Amino acid sequence: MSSADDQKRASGEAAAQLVENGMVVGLGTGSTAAWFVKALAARKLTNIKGVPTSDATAALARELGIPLVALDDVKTIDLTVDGADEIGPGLSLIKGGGAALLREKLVWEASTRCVAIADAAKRVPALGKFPLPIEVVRFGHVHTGHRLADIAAEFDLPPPRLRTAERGVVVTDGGNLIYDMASGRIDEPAALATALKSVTGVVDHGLFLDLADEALVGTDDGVVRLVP
Ligand SMILES: O=C(CO)[C@H](O)[C@H](O)COP(=O)(O)O
Repeated sequence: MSSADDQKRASGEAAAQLVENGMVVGLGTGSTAAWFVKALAARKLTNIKGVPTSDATAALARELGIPLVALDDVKTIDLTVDGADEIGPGLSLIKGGGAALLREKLVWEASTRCVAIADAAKRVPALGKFPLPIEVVRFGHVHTGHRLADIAAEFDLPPPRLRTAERGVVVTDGGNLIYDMASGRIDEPAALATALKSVTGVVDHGLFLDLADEALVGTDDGVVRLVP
């Protein structure tokens, strides 16, 4: 049986084969995306440019010699490859476990083709086992948290919790905070996405709906390609 890390690596390596010379490539964030970045660098393609979705990915890409450009320096991105916390029906995704969801979504939305890469455990029959990350501005975030709790109650979900780590409150690359909404099961992701975006203090959330064009999932039997 292959380990989760073997599967992540295999999916990242398969995705690196999709990149062609001259492409502008969105570089995702997380351990699976890091395998993709490493495999991409190893191909030594000339004339590619990477658009990183986080400071961590930018640092890795720089170290490996992948030339980088800012999102605003390109018109479109040819291909974005990124990890996912959950892959649900129709390639609906939860992302943001690595707190990079805002830059990730901006890069995905600017891309012609988006490929999610993951290990097999990320596939779920319904989204929600993984807590849904919600990025909020710092100012008044406690009040925003109350609004989020109201929305959660409407969807029969428990109140979201401010994300903390060993060093205290987690702050995103953009200087925002993350609330995680643990649910068990999100029955109406589109309705929840709309409700969350209606809250003034919410910058964005980790529901990536209708964004993935395909997924490459590492399994015990090799990499499986999924389409919506
Ligand atoms: O959305 C993300 C970061 O914000 C990651 O892509 C997601 O958390 C998956 O991470 P990993 O590949 O390490 O399992």
